[in-house]
Formats: sequence, structure tokens, C-alpha cells
Amino acid sequence: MGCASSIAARDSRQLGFPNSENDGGHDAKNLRVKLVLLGDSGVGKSCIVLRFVRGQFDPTSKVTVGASFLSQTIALQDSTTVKFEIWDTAGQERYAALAPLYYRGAAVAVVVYDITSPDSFSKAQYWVKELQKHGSPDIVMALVGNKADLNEKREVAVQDGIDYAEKNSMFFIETSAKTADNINELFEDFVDYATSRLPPDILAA
Ligand SMILES: Nc1nc2c(ncn2[C@@H]2O[C@H](COP(=O)(O)OP(=O)(O)OP(=O)(O)O)[C@@H](O)[C@H]2O)c(=O)[nH]1
Repeated sequence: MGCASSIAARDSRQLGFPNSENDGGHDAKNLRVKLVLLGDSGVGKSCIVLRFVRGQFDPTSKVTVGASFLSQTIALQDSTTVKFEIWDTAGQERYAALAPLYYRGAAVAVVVYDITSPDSFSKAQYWVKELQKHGSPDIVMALVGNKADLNEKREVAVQDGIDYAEKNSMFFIETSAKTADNINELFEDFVDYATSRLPPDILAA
């Protein structure tokens, strides 16, 4: 079973800590983050989610059909809990028209490209523009260069990712769903980044 199909099998399953009292705002101990993943087909979106939620990697990952949803709750060092509600969208062109259904309600978006594919970097830039035009005006975005384990096949320089992210006020990180490098950091550090930029009530649990 591939990353995408493994995710589908766990559709809607709640992991992690049970919900507890909401004390609201940025100082809340419990945050809820509606997150959408966008990017070209094959860049590794489903594998990133599967690595984050289950700690697994499947090299035979299947393409996502439509989108898949799952949630994961983590505890940060200051004992804040963060419940991620993740929409993993399908990157294939034929599903492009569905994307607005998922990104419209999202407070944060993660746009993924593959560091070995300049085309996927261009596609990521397309998604960033689309979100800037049609996403929530407050949306906070991350740019993720995945497949960092394939450094010897790299065709997108780290600095190009950093520069584009900076120009567009985005969080930036390179990850590997295969080795797990920076996967937890992506979610944990991005939440940190987003909480300091979003209006106080948006991430209240
Ligand atoms: N080497 C390497 N391969 C990866 C990594 N992440 C994903 N892959 C591989 O890339 C392929 C596509 O991964 P998926 O997660 O299914 O890609 P996707 O972006 O969800 O694709 P769509 O569902 O079509 O949008 C699979 O063969 C994965 O095994 C990574 O970090 N490193």
C-alpha cells in the first residue's frame, strides 16, 4: 500500500491527545490548525503526511484521488497541544479544480515541491499565487522542498527556495519523507511561525 492509500485507510481517524478545554487566543494551551497541502503530483505530499502521522514511509505511494483528510495532535515543549486537521490534496492536473474546496477554509497552507524537479518548483509558485489571489486573506504559507535525501539529483538550489519564500512571506524548510528529516520540524516550527502571524481567534481549539 502506498502513502496515499495508507492515508485513505485511516481517513478521519483521530490520533494523539483527547480534546480538552479551550482557553482561546494565542496563549491557548490547545490550538486547532486547519492545514492544506498543495503541490505537483509526485512531490511527496501524502508521504510527508504519512511520515508525520504514522512515522512510516512507503516507496510505492499511489497518487491521491481528490483529497484525503486526517488529523494529528501533538504536544509542543511548552505543553501546548496542537490539533492538525490536514487536507492532503491530489496534485494531478485533473483534480486542480477541486483545490479551492480545500484551501478556502484553511488557515495555513503547505506548498510542496521536489528538489529534483524544477517543474514542481514552478508549480509550487503557481499555487502560491493562487492562494494569494483566492485563499483566505490571512492565510499563512509554508514552502517545502521535499526529497532532500536526493541531494545528488538536486535541481532546485536551497537558496532559490529561501529567496522565493522570503519574497512571499512564507516559512521555508527542506524535508525528506523518506528519511524523516525535518518532518516534525516542518509541522512544529510552522505552527510557531503561524501563531505569531494569524489573528488570535483563528487557531483557537
Ligand atoms: N526519495 C524520496 N522519495 C520520496 C519522498 N517523498 C515521497 N517520495 C516518493 O515520491 C513518490 C510520490 O509520493 P506521494 O506522497 O504519493 O506524492 P504526492 O505529492 O502525494 O502525489 P499526488 O497524490 O499525485 O498529489 C512516491 O514514489 C514516494 O515514495 C522523499 O522524501 N524522498
